Amino acid sequence: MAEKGKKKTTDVEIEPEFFCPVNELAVSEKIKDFYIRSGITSLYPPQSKAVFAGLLDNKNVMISIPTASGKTLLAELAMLKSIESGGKALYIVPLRALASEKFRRFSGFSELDVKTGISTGDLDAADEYLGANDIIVATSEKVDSLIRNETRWLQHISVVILDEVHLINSPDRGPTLEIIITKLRRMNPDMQMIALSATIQNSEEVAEWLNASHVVSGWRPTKLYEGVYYDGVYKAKVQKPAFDLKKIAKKPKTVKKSEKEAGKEKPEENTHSGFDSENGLEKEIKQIYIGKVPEAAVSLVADTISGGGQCLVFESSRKNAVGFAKKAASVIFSLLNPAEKETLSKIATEILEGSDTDVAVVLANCVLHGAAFHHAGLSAEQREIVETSFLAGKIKMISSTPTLAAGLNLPARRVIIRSWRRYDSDSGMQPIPVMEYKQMAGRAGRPHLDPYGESVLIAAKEDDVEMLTEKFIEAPPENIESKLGAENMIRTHVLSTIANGFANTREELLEFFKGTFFAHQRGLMSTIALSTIIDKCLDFLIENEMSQEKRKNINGSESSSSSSSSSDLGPQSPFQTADKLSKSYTNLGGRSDAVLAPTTLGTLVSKLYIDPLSATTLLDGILKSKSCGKEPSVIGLLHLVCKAPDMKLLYMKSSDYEWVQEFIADNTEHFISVPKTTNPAEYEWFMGEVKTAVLLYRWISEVSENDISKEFDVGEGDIRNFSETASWMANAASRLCQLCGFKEEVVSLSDLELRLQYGASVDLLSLLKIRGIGRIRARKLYNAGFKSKDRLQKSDYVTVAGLVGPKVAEQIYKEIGMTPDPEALKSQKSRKGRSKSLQSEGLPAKIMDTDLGRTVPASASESEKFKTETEAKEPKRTQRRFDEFF
Ligand SMILES: Nc1ncnc2c1ncn2[C@@H]1O[C@H](COP(=O)(O)OP(=O)(O)OP(=O)(O)O)[C@@H](O)[C@H]1O
Repeated sequence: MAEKGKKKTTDVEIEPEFFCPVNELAVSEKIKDFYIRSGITSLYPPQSKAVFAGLLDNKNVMISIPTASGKTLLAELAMLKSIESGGKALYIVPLRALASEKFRRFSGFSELDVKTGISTGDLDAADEYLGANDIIVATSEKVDSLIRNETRWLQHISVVILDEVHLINSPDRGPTLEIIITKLRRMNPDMQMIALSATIQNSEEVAEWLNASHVVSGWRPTKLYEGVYYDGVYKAKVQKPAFDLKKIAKKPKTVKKSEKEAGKEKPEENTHSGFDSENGLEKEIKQIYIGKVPEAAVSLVADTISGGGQCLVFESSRKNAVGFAKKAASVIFSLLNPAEKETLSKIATEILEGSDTDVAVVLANCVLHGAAFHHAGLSAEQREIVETSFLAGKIKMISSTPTLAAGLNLPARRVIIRSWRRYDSDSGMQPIPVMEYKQMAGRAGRPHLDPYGESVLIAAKEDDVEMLTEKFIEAPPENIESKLGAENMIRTHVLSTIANGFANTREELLEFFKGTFFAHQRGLMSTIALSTIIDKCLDFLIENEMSQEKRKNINGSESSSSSSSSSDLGPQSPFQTADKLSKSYTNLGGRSDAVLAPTTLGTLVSKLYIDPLSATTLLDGILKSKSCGKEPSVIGLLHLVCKAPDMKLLYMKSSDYEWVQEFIADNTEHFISVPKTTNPAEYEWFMGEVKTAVLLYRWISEVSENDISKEFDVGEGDIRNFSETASWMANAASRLCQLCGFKEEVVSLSDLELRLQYGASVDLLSLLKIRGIGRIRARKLYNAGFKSKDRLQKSDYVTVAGLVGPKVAEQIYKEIGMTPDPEALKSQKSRKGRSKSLQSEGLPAKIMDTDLGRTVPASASESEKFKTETEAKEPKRTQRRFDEFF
């Protein structure tokens, strides 16, 4: 067992079939009872291994075990044990969707008097109120921002769970994950760290970095067959055979009960025809023809559903995911019974009630047939409906982009990886990484949800069968590699490291970065690379007045080496050195004669959680427009927001060039700066910024989400993502202007922030400031003459309730300090009851398949006619001219 401070990690070896009984664990009786009552009476062998490695003894443990082998339970035990001893747990996940899933699960600990909170809100808030919880679930970005905002409860964290730690390998998320791990370790060296990962090749390296015991295992509770389908035959292997649960003496007895409670009877294991539990299986699949050709994936889906299972199909793009759901829909529908069809029609109605976009209509249509698609372009509500309906066994198949591969516990008997290549802008179509394949395959056969799992790769020709087997099924997953070594990744972390007092000199900065996985992995070589990048970042920060380097003179006084003078910005310049920051965080103390300190600007930028380059871009833009003596227009500000590197941009398609160029030509005077066309790369980038700014303009002009979706070929989820990030940038710009004393800009940017948040025109601003009023309700109230809070205060309750519904009306009245007349309240409630019962049937008579431009019957009998082969037509683009936007 490894102890903290010891360099060498230990790979824990115990009897492979040891199922540690829960009642022998070193936790309280209360915790043991809790699990035994829920049907978990013994730990799986890899879990037992982790306990032996010190999981319950406050030891750091790196756990690299297969998908579905119960990593979450290990995290739970470590957290509950630590909380029992008066500690607090932080559970770090890569995605918001996973945070919600874990939050829901851990909320069940209220039975044990353990409180759980979730921190996914604004990235510049300290969320001190969450300190009242015992477990806090947060994404890595949120934890980074909490550290920057010096959230006090972080110092009381006794155990940190690093879920999906292999994402250190991700170019987007990895660097932040590494940095927060490094910071948390410095803040509290006694903190226990539990790192959870799928099987990766170099997990030992991560364990060494974390000074952790290394638990590695190939054991899986349900058998996972991994194979290839070709020409009507599926041939599969069992990579690492699971133990036969029936043969194991300490098999949990109550498992079946929990399965029944979940509405699932567990079929007998290995009764499926064609199984050869020793060597894998070979199975003929009935081929289904679409037109004159057999459709492999549709045949596999139909085969799974006929056998009582559900299917996940992974596609390489959103378009393919939607296309396959449509293609498989009618076949799936033919396998459903009337009760299932009835249930599905209710789910389809729910989707349509939440949104009227074309995407929602296509999704509802697919769901009506038992199929669904899932990608980041769907709204959070749509994704949730799809996931929960699949989990409940109602939707039979989801075709998804890889978004579903990470960590969600879904009941897929069979996973079909339809596209094993993905487009890469540098190198064209490339095979997906083995690690990603394993994550996808691992969604199949989840304990308690399915008796076994099958993953299927589809071979286009006979030769591909061997190639796919070697490339994916038999191949070891890749090593994970730190992605921290780039200037644009480190810049923001150099600033926050100085701003939070983790380093006060260049040497200390280097020392800090030597604690990262990047340095651990690269060894001595990293020192040179890191010091060069750190110097570059520091030069940038000093030049842009976010940090100062003060040299101590012989007499002890300080002289600043900040390259530009704060007086450049006029008399009310905010850029003075910040007061000494509270040293609540670890401070190594100066070792050099040159002391680094953040300026007020640097401190603000760090807390705002924006890239320092975004800050300079926003400030430069504002200063430039000020120097021209005119206030920037809304489209000018939107473009500025899109220029910030934190903002994700829309891609330019070949059909975009003409209208974007025309738009730029018509509106040149509104842009704060326009690059020269002689610099094609820069101009191309500029066009992407303009295209994105135009989308945002449409959004804040109350253009419907459906129209925006069609016009820009994006999903509702994308519109929300763009508007959310733009709103965050507008907020950052407004706070920067506040610091500079630019009052007019503060007002216009704050208004823009609110408009972006809600997708609303300027006339709705007054109403949007009242809690409970969004863009639709604000528009209804505005059009009825209630244009402001004052006007609402003079309204009569019945009229307002008639417009927004009694519940919201009540809430609005509370917000504006009014009390509705009790008689009016009563009459409204009875009216609502009546209308609800009239609508209770819920099933729309017809829903439009707008992709096909024709109506699809919602009634079960006619639905087989639903055909899906047509591609979406190129949306007719309205010409964007100046008048349309201002
Ligand atoms: N010892 C156990 N006995 C019975 N069921 C268990 C045990 N441990 C975990 N489970 C159940 O196994 C299922 C899979 O667990 P979990 O989701 O934690 O796996 P995982 O290793 O995190 O998977 P992945 O990496 O694929 O997300 C859950 O339903 C969980 O409740």
